[in-house]
Amino acid sequence: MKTYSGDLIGTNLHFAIVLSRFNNFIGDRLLEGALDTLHRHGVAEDSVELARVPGAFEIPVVAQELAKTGKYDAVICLGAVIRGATAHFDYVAGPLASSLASIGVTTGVPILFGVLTTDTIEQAVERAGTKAGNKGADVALAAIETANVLKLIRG
Ligand SMILES: Nc1c(NC[C@H](O)[C@H](O)[C@H](O)CO)[nH]c(=O)[nH]c1=O
Ligand SMILES: CC(=O)[C@@H](O)COP(=O)(O)O
Repeated sequence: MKTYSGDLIGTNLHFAIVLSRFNNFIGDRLLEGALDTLHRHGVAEDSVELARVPGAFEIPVVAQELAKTGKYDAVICLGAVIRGATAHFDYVAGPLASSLASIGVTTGVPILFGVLTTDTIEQAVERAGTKAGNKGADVALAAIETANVLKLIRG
């Protein structure tokens, strides 16, 4: 049975990262994890470009524009949406995932969802390089694999 399976070699791949500044004490750790993973898998320093946005709510519009350039094999979105005292969390986190998924399907460019959506700061810290790993590193690896499987399919 013919199977398309992307490897984890990032040589010759190009990525854009969209990073929200909100909760940047977490976001910066996710960025570190993503960059470390990309470069350790062969992605060149000058093959990664970064766009910073104020908050997670602004990620989709920027991710879409980056994807539409056709310059990137994938767009990695990073940030941390941490629940507060109001329903605002639901209005930020809720549409974010569906918006990013839609951009990926519409543009044909993988949009990786590396935005933490947590109830507590502790949960975010655990997923930004401590006992629950680093979500930025996780999605960077997923970006390499997805980019490579698409290259196989598209020939
Ligand atoms: N509360 C968080 C936000 N809120 C800000 C929004 O993302 C947006 O920038 C604002 O509503 C203006 O449009 N953003 C995060 O990334 N994380 C949060 O926890
Ligand atoms: C995710 C948010 O928007 C949230 O952190 C904002 O906090 P609050 O609900 O207390 O205004």
